[in-house]
Amino acid sequence: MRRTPLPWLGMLLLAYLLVPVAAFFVRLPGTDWKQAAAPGVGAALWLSVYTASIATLVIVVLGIPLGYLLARSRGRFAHLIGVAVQLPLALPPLISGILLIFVVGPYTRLGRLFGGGLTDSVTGIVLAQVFVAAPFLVIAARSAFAEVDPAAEEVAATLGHGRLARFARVALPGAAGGIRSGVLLSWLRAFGEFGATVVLAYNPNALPVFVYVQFSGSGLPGTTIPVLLTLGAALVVLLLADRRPGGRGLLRRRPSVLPEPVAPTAVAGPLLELSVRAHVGGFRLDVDHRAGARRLAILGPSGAGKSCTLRVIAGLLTPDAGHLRAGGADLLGVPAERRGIGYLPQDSSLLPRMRLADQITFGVGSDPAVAAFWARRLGIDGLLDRYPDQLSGGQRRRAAMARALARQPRILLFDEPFTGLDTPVREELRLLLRTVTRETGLTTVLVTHDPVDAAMLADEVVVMDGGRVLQAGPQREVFARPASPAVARLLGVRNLRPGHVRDGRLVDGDLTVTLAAPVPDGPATWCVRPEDVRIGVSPAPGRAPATGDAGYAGGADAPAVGAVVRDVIHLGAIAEVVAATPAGTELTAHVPALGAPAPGTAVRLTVPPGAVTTWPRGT
Ligand SMILES: Nc1ncnc2c1ncn2[C@@H]1O[C@H](COP(=O)(O)OP(=O)(O)OP(=O)(O)O)[C@@H](O)[C@H]1O
Repeated sequence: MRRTPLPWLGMLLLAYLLVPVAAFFVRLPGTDWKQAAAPGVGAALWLSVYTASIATLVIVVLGIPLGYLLARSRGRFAHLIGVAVQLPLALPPLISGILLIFVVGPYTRLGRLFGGGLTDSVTGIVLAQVFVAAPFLVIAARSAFAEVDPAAEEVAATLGHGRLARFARVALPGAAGGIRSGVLLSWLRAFGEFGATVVLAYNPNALPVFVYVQFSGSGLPGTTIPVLLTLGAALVVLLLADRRPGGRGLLRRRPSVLPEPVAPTAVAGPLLELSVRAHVGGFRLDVDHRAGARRLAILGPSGAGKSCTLRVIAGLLTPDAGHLRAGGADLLGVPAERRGIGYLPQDSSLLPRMRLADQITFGVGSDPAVAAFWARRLGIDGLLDRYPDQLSGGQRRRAAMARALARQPRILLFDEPFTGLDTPVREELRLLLRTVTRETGLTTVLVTHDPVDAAMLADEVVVMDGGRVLQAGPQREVFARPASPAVARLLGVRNLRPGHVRDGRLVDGDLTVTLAAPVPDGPATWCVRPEDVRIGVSPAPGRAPATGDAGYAGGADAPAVGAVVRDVIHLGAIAEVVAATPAGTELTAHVPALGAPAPGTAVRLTVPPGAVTTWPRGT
């Protein structure tokens, strides 16, 4: 490896930082302790510890909420406040002291109100310390709160926790490590504060002022003990501040026990009626749907507005106008914590420092016996003592589900519940969810971009794009008759092709299908599902069969067209066969895997008229 000067440069600075401390300790054995023990050092040390502790207490009470607000606020104003909070760090402490004189000095209103007691007093020392030390905690708290996933607080809201409880039980524990460092550093800064203190409160002497007075009077010997004490305090505080957070306590905790499982009382979820308009940033949501079934899926591409719709239902996004009814009762005026709606966001948002047993009983009004029922039903009852980072992705989803179900909600919302899971886990969880949603009678709304999820977990489908509903209705109907090519595309319909309708017949290259119902002439988009395309091997392999040779593959009702197999994809029991006609019309057909033709085989394709859907081009 080529040598670079970088380590040497770094080492030089490190030496410059440490050598003065080392030099102090080298000289320490030769200290004349009689001369060093200047009278008043104990009182000065006590005063500094005392005032720094009071100042830190004030900073904690006011600075943690400010750090939280800054972490959760957006926009220019919040940014400006964030910069302003750091001002005391940028100013020389002497200047900070002078600025404080303008507010608490003896001739100001405040100063007169307190009879001049805000300067040259213990209060003055505390005021100076708060001013210079507060930014350390506010900055640390803001960064620590910014690391706490806001989705965890939102979920806590849907679990019945009000604002203060969310702050105390979700945000504060999540940010505890960073806040602890901020508190310790603030204390240290307050303890060592000199510049602002000499201006605002020269008397009585806190330790740094005492050291200065000693140094001015008798030189270095009188400073030995204060320096020693200050170095000791700094070392202890820095070591405490650097301790890694996230420890789970030295004491072994007792195993979690839940009561005997009790099945929840059966409920019939309400039917939802949604008509809302909302703005989220520059995005406009305009959704209308009156559900005719309890199990609903919202399907659409990324950015369609699916999650926003779900958040409106959960009470986490307030629309500009409209209404939201559940079984006739209006929900829009009800805050999230009182809607009684279970909400599972894209990630499971479990709380990092909580064991599974506590997670699933975290909701307000959760019934531990019902939580135990769901833990068993969802197969996580053996993991009650685990923390979220000791669970797999699938187990975390199950835990989040049990947590929501333990409150016995009547409505349960799932936002992409299978994202990021391996295929077998996904399949297993999907089947479990299908069983649970069918047996509970709950109203469920599933957000997904996967048509298979919608087919398995919903009786009714709402297809969305661009913040609007493109089509809604019973799942089978929507899948069988997409209202437009866009919907067909979102439903994953294969064989979506351009064609032409002429005299009641669809023409696409050399494929002609007589349509079952009359359709206006003109350019069209058409589709047929792969499972409806029939395929048969040509009687004379290698010879391109004649177009329109009726009846070979599909029976007498539909004409067949010759084609050659381009590709075959085996998907377990079925195979996907891609075949193209001589004119280039390419269709995909699903056939039993056993007996699927090999690539290059000449085949005949039949498209039954009843299986074709057409739309005038441009819809
Ligand atoms: N907090 C926000 N601020 C600004 N824009 C937002 C915010 N949340 C969502 N959006 C925008 O609203 C639109 C819809 O977002 P939404 O999360 O509802 O989409 P989605 O259909 O759920 O997509 P995905 O499947 O990717 O989650 C997107 O364009 C997104 O960028």
